[in-house]
Amino acid sequence: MSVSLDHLRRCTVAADLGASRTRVYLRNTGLIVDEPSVVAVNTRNGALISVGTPAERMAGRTPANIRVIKPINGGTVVDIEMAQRMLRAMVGTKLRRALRRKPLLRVAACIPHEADPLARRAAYETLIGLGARRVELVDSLITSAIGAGLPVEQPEATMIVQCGAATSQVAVLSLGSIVAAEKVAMGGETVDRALVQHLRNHHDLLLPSQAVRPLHLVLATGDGDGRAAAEVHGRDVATGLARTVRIDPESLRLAVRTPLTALLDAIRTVLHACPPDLVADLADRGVMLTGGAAQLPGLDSTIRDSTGMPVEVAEDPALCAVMGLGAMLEGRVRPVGTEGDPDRLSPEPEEPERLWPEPEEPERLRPEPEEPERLRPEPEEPERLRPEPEEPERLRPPGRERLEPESESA
Ligand SMILES: Nc1ncnc2c1ncn2[C@@H]1O[C@H](COP(=O)(O)OP(=O)(O)OP(=O)(O)O)[C@@H](O)[C@H]1O
Repeated sequence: MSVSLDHLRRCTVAADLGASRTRVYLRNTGLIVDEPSVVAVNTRNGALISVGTPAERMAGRTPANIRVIKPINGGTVVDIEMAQRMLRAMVGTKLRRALRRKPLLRVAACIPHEADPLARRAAYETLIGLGARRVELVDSLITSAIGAGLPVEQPEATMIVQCGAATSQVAVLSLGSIVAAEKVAMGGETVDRALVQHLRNHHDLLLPSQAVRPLHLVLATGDGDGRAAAEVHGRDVATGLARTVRIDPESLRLAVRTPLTALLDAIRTVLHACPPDLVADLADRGVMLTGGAAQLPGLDSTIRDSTGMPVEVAEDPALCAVMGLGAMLEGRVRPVGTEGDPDRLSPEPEEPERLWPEPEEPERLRPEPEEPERLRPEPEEPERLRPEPEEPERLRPPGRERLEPESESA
């Protein structure tokens, strides 16, 4: 995927539409949105109830007439209408306030590596439908690498493992381009699902969604002999009553082994696909972990043990993609190889600028209804040009008196 850097620099907004969170960066301002990609709607009348964090809190606690929807899955917009409503609610007022002086909207958005045309079209339609005048789609592996501070433009290899919610991507980059890459259906949600499944199958315990994150910490503790066993509260599968069980961290580590093995396989595949010179570079430089799930305790040591390479977790790993794209917008980085054809999905640059949908703005742009009226000739003018209807009347003698004979004289 090649995107013209000139076109990117003309973008005002950088967006990362993630399965877990939506992040929006405004050029020269910073991050203006970092919210869960969740919408709550009333199923009776279709009204939007809330978006982001409050909507996420509703998940699993809603009555029948409220539905909690996740319009983005694995970096792909799966429900365009809901994604638009969510974005409008999240950024509408913030963007309007920020863009009061310069309300021109060109948007750059991260898109997974080698996303299929349907996924690209869905991202494009979502943003164009919101009023973006032009949309540039940029490979999220490149933006993440830039956001993590990797020297992607240098002629040396850098390896990035981007661990998202539903998917992870692994790539080796050199000279601003991707040399080899792999995508695997493993992310934070996959690990969470494996933990929930383990407790259900082996302890007959149903776990509330908010109790999964504390289990991540259990993964990183203990030495496998059961000394650091942790207590987990949940609901008994059979009785439905609250119950507490003691969990051995080693059994949890075994439970997440399958999804982690898929990730390790993807790393090996990418290394095999790389020329030996680049692999030699990686032995020194190591692997950079980005994405929210990179914070999974013990993930870095698992990759280090498996590959024998140094592994580093990026600072603010979840924000790398959007911050990297923001840096590209602001011209703070110039990766080699990103200049070239503009994204074919975008309209021509000559198109007139459009405003982010503000109900009042299009009205003001339309001509006032009185204007054409004033341009037309006044209806009285032709009347005044014609002779006054009274004038001929006055010239003629009164008809009745002239035609009637005088009866008295006859
Ligand atoms: N501190 C943490 N420890 C463990 N996991 C975490 C932590 N913070 C976030 N996560 C996990 O990271 C995932 C979200 O990562 P991220 O925000 O990068 O995903 P996304 O960009 O929304 O999704 P995707 O890239 O798949 O579209 C979630 O599954 C979440 O559980």
